[in-house]
Amino acid sequence: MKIFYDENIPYAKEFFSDFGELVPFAGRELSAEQIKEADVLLVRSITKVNEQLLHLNTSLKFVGTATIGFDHVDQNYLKQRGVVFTNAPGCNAISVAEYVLSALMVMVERLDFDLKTKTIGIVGAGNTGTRLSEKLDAFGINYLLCDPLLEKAGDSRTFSSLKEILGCDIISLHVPITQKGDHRTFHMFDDLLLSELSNQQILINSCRGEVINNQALLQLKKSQKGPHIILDVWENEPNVLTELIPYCEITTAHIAGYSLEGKARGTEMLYQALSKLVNKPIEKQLEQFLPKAEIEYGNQHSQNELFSVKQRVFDVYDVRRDDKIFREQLNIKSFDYLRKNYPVRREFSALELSVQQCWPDTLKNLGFNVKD
Ligand SMILES: NC(=O)c1ccc[n+]([C@@H]2O[C@H](COP(=O)([O-])OP(=O)(O)OC[C@H]3O[C@@H](n4cnc5c(N)ncnc54)[C@H](O)[C@@H]3O)[C@@H](O)[C@H]2O)c1
Ligand SMILES: O=C(O)[C@H](O)[C@H](O)COP(=O)(O)O
Repeated sequence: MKIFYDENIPYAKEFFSDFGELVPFAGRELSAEQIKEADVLLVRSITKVNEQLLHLNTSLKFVGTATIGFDHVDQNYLKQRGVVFTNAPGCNAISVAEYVLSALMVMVERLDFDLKTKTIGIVGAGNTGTRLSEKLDAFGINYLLCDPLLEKAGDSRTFSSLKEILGCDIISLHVPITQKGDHRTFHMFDDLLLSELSNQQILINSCRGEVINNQALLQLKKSQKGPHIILDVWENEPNVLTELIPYCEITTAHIAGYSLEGKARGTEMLYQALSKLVNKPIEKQLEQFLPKAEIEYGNQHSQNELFSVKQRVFDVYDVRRDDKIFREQLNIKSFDYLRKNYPVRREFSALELSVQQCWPDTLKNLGFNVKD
């Protein structure tokens, strides 16, 4: 079996070497000629999987994307060809939720407000929106959920309208990109909707760049209006609207989901799906490959819950590291380079904390590994 895999899929060799011959490729450069003999294709979001890529191939049986999003895959075409397809739902949802939490802590420091007095509007209550809401619950922060599709499907949670979300202090976007239908998300935040937001609000986009009209956002910010902006994702990646960067509080290179655990979970999910397809027993698990985390644990403790949690969050992940890299290096290195060479980042669960430390229950509920 010939398995072609994106070179940016971690632990691909460890998981797939028993299946056959492994051939790595650069995600944006893959050609139809190159993969004409592939039996299995493992991609990330930057490879467009469609007829144009696959028309020379007659042997393909399985396509997997080690990502949550699958807007880069023409599923109808794969179905017609009888090729099995899977994505990795939820693989990096914790990572995205921790990115948002870290960004919120930065904004707490910068704007000096009490997070517990704020309400966060979560648009899209699927895997990432839900993980975020769980962390907000753990910390006692108010939030509203907006997801008309889940609401219609009978999800038992309480939902709010987009209009209600627009009144929240902080808005965090967690929807897939969709081009049509009643709930399409392409340019969901267009000039009209953006102009309804005040300069007291914070808007966070860590889902897909095209959910916000970036040009409209730039014009609004240029006129010194609009909310504080945190952008991990951009329209037209990798060619981002660099003019927008100085108007944002935090900017990163589509890495919200790039914790080591998040990326590696994606690989593990594809391994499980392929094993099932070829009737191979599941013999490998992610934990075998993940290194022990080397996280320097700060010694600031406080009876103040917000202060304590902020320190522990920054011990594991301070999004300012990635914002700095992005601002300083985007002109020198490419967007894709910054993503491919992303420094190791772990999830809260990688930090072992003693129960003796302040606010152990809050930290445990937030996902830290609190040992009795
Ligand atoms: N920045 C990153 O690194 C990163 C990481 C993971 C996922 N993502 C992106 O985030 C998206 C969401 O991820 P997920 O795992 O939560 O996906 P998901 O499919 O589990 O959840 C998405 C939710 O959005 C809802 N939705 C769709 N249209 C909506 C609308 N108009 N208004 C409100 N809700 C709507 C859906 O009903 C669904 O419940 C992914 O599709 C992917 O594009 C980005
Ligand atoms: O959809 C996803 O899972 C995320 O956007 C993910 O972080 C994409 O990563 P990429 O495939 O672009 O490396």
